[in-house]
Amino acid sequence: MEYFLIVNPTAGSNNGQKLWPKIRNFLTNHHTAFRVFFTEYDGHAVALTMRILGQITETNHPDAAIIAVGGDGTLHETLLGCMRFYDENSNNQSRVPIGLLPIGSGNDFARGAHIPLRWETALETILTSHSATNLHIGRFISHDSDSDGYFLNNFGIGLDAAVVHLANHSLLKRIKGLNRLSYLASVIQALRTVRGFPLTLTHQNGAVENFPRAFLVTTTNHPYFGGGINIAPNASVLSDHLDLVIVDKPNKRQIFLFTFMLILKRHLVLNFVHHYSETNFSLKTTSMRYGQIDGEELGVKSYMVTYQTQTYPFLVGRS
Ligand SMILES: Nc1ncnc2c1ncn2[C@@H]1O[C@H](COP(=O)(O)OP(=O)(O)OP(=O)(O)O)[C@@H](O)[C@H]1O
Repeated sequence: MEYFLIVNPTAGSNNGQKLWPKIRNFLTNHHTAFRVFFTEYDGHAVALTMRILGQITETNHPDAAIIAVGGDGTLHETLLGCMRFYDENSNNQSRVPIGLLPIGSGNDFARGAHIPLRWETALETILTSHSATNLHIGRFISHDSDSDGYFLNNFGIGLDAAVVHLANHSLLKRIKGLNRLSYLASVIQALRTVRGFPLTLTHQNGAVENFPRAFLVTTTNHPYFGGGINIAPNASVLSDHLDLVIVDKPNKRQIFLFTFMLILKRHLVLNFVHHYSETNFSLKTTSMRYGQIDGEELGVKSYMVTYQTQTYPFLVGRS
């Protein structure tokens, strides 16, 4: 097996840059064949992945894998590169599997897919994986913007997306070591400023449900969002279902109750929390709201989106 590593030097507050010499030594000590590519800008991993897959296909490489070395953003771009490559070159070739060394700040996909959070253990798991496992990933079709795409973690509208926006633009985030504090400050600010909005859900069976004061709307592929918050405890990357959690605009008492129940992983029983698990469904908003996909901002807009899942092979150490 030859491993094509895509390393984001900036992931996890420059963890990529700091850890690369150790990762390289680990690979060399294990007599592993590898090539390394460093990302140089936002979005670079998409182009690198497509170039790598082009080389692998051209040379008829018999046994190759792409390893994303970074956080959820790097993995998302790597997956996007794979999807675009195979969309453009659909000749029934077997797809090159993806592995992940989770060295980012949040690493929610690693948590959700039971990939070890220690990079050494994650790398050992990859090197000893004899076959890839097809994991489900989220697919969306945006009818509002005539576009489509994928998500490994979640697609959020409302509170979580406002938090992503505020955290990304927070001055605290620029100060090393204050990432967590910046996130907490953004949550508090978003709780105070985000308003409820009308949302229409069309279920997989065609039934329509209206939520006049939706507040947090998260479509998720596995349990975690926001760096380890267990928002949908039963969601699984092994299932072809996506979980949808809708929280109505809560009052102060309900915010405390929700937080307390979230810690206990019992929040889904609350009467202002709605939970669904379906193979496909659609969401529509009429007002402009923040959106986020795997932690990347979508800006402020209205949404008319259909959700479903698709599979991709990953090296996660089980078959
Ligand atoms: N050389 C680079 N300079 C600046 N940004 C980069 C570079 N290479 C990649 N990026 C961008 O860095 C962003 C963050 O990367 P990533 O999500 O992997 O790490 P993270 O944010 O620390 O982890 P997580 O998403 O798990 O919290 C990505 O959007 C990616 O496009």
